[in-house]
Amino acid sequence: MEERFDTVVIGMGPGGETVASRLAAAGRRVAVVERELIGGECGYYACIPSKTLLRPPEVRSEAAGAAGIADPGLDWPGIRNYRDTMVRHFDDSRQVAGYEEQGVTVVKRAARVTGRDPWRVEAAGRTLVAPDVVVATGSSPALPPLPGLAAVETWTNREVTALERIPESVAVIGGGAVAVEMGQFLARMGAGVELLERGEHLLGREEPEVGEEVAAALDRDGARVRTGTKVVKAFRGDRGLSALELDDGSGVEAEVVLAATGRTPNTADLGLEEQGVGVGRRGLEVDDRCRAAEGLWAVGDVTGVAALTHVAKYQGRVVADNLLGRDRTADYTAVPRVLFTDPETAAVGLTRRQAAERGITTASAEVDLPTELARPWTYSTDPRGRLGVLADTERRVLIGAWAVAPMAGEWIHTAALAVRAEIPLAVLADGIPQFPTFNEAYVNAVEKLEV
Ligand SMILES: Cc1cc2nc3c(=O)[nH]c(=O)nc-3n(C[C@H](O)[C@H](O)[C@H](O)COP(=O)(O)OP(=O)(O)OC[C@H]3O[C@@H](n4cnc5c(N)ncnc54)[C@H](O)[C@@H]3O)c2cc1C
Ligand SMILES: NC(=O)c1ccc[n+]([C@@H]2O[C@H](COP(=O)([O-])OP(=O)(O)OC[C@H]3O[C@@H](n4cnc5c(N)ncnc54)[C@H](O)[C@@H]3O)[C@@H](O)[C@H]2O)c1
Repeated sequence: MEERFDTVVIGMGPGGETVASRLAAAGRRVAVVERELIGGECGYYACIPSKTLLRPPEVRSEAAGAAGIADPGLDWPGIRNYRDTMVRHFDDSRQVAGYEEQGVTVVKRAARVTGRDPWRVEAAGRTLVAPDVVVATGSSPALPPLPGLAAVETWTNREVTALERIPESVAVIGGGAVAVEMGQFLARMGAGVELLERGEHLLGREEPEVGEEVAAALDRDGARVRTGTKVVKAFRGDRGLSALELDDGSGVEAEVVLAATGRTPNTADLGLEEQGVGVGRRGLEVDDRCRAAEGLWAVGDVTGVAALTHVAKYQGRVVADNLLGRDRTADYTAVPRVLFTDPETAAVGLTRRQAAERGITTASAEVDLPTELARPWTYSTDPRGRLGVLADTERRVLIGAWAVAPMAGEWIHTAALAVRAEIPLAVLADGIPQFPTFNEAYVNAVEKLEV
């Protein structure tokens, strides 16, 4: 039997949830299909557990830098139990009930698209028919093609965020977002950690200064960072440990190998190609309204735009508006990119290299926060932090910024707004930021720009 809806949403991570809840609130007939847990990778194996785990060691380190505070101890069972609460003990029954109360049909099984005009989605033996389908199926870890990897204890984001015990030692393949966040967490919890990044810098898509600052922070926490290194094979070592051989002939042994080498969009088995919808290596390509084909929309990691929850949610708002008759296009000029390391790394807009590739004439400036501001000193007896800004000298606006400093993930939003709203440099320089805050650094940085 066919069941008819206005919209079927496949995948209920943050992207799918945003679309479904907005359409349901507007009175549309909505069906959602989720093969695992409502809340998606973000809620159970990514953002939520990782940020929950990172916070206690961060508080401890902040306390160490504040005058007159005795060293607070870390209590792993307490940390683990709160992580378990935050991931709802892997139980989404309240979320299912919540959507059903709003009149949404919830199907907990894998979905497959089996027809179009109108779209037909099959799941759990049911056929859901709608003029519009939203694909919000997220992404999965992309394992490196490494001979022998299956023979060693290999973790991905799933195992590392759900860990029950801190391993003795971890070899992390990769030097991106997951590697630096979870590498720092593990090192701070007492594991021996070694990061193996093939690129020249950690966080290679950011300004090199960001990677350098994060490498220094990891070094302070006792983690070893090797860049420009290639892992050539994995094997079980003599003492039963996981062993990796590197291209310079050296080796690394660890209890666990953490593969943190990027993501693959979840498009396999969706049946899209059979319906004439092309799927690329980066995912399901969408236009600026997040439309992949007539009546077929996509949001989140599966689009390959940026593997970030706030981008998935933003695209969800864009799609919901379009489906509700409010024409809306997406603008990605000012997406914040924050890593919850200690200190936090934050960036927005273009890097110098990206600006040069686009032929933009730029000026950049940097502020060493403890040299120029009071806040780093009132915050910590061992103050650190840098802010960099990048301006378009013709348009006289900011086009990018980066910071590695306490709470940078909060105050990078000043730059995000400036980039998106094209606030003139003269207005930024004329700002009156509260004293003493980290936000004061923007006035110093903009005043230094040679424009
Ligand atoms: C360790 C880690 C930490 C992260 N931390 C952050 C962070 O702090 N901030 C941030 O912005 N981003 C973070 N991210 C990225 C963030 O997790 C993703 O960008 C986000 O989850 C994407 O949301 P989504 O809705 O596209 O997909 P997902 O959250 O991946 O959800 C997709 C859902 O679709 C379901 N699904 C897939 N295929 C089917 C099918 N055929 N049928 C039915 N259901 C299906 C899946 O089961 C899943 O529940 C982190 C990622 C990792 C790995
Ligand atoms: N705070 C956050 O917002 C946050 C936190 C974690 C993850 N994320 C998202 O999740 C995505 C996935 O994270 P990730 O860390 O898995 O991917 P990533 O793309 O951030 O980093 C992968 C890194 O692995 C390296 N690499 C790839 N293959 C390698 C190999 N064989 N040997 C050595 N190095 C190799 C790459 O050069 C790159 O530096 C991120 O891009 C980010 O969008 C966001």
